[in-house]
Amino acid sequence: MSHSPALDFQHVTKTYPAQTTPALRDLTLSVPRGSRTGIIGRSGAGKSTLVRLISGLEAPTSGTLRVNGVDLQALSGAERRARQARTGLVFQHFNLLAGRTALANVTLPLELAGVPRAKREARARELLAQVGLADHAGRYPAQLSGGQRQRVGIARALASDPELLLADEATSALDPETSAGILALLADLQRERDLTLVIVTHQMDVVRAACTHVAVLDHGELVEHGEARAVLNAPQHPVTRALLDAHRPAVTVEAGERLAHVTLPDLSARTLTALAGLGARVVAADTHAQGVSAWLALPEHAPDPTAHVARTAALAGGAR
Ligand SMILES: Nc1ncnc2c1ncn2[C@@H]1O[C@H](COP(=O)(O)OP(=O)(O)OP(=O)(O)O)[C@@H](O)[C@H]1O
Repeated sequence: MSHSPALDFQHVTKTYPAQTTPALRDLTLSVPRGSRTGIIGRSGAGKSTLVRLISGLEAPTSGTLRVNGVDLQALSGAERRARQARTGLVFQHFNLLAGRTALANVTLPLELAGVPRAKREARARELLAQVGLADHAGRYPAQLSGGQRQRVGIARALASDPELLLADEATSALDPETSAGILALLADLQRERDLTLVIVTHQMDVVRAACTHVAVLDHGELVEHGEARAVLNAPQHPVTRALLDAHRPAVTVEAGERLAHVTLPDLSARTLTALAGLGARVVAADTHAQGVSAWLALPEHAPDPTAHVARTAALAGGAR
């Protein structure tokens, strides 16, 4: 069982009562343990339905879903609730209780699990420190910024020591800078705790900033999936391309040029010189934990710019 995927969907179909069209159709998908997987799709693609299935709030109409090797539907009510607690949920609108302090919001799941007060408070303080809020334990949600509220939400999701952290549009309500901080925090926590992170989003930027793998849904069907880098660099499905194009910068390229999205190691003079050697220029760039996400304008038939930058760096390294 230890080698089973974090999520194993086998021909999962979900049709809501009184509906004729399934919200998810014949979904077969495996999410590797220890991955940071983005599940992306446009409105109505079936993302929320997927979240409800993973968190056990809904059951598949047909097919099976195993979460860390366990089919929730095969369990009794009490066993299922115990398993559900092993999935931490992070919500778009944080879902904090307004009348409780940050600390009391984080202790809540531990309280429900019957953990004694002193122990749960110590644990909650530890978690608040991990999300950078050691000094905010006594504040109420109204006294926190959006990003801080989401950090409390993340600390609460970690309280029951989950194997899987499921973030549902966790950064959609935040400005770009705050979002970047939250995504970096989620990625760090995933690495430190060796858990599986599933990020449900409609924004390709989120996948680019934080994910190792991606699955693209459209109209309830899986249309493309794989390692994030491969899918982002060479999207195969028109829906994936459309999601990528949503972030295409509004610049006009010259005749004989095209726009391309690349991930660069940095924006150093060496990188820029290597790009210039191809006739490529950076028209938009965004720095994040895994490098620089950049849009280039480059000659129509220029070779692969990322390979060229890597080769130039290797040559410079060899000459040192
Ligand atoms: N409780 C429900 N009862 C009936 N139909 C539903 C229910 N929830 C969702 N649907 C339908 O299932 C389909 C998928 O919806 P879902 O909410 O999963 O998509 P989504 O990708 O999360 O969309 P959004 O990004 O807009 O929230 C839609 O056609 C929707 O109308």
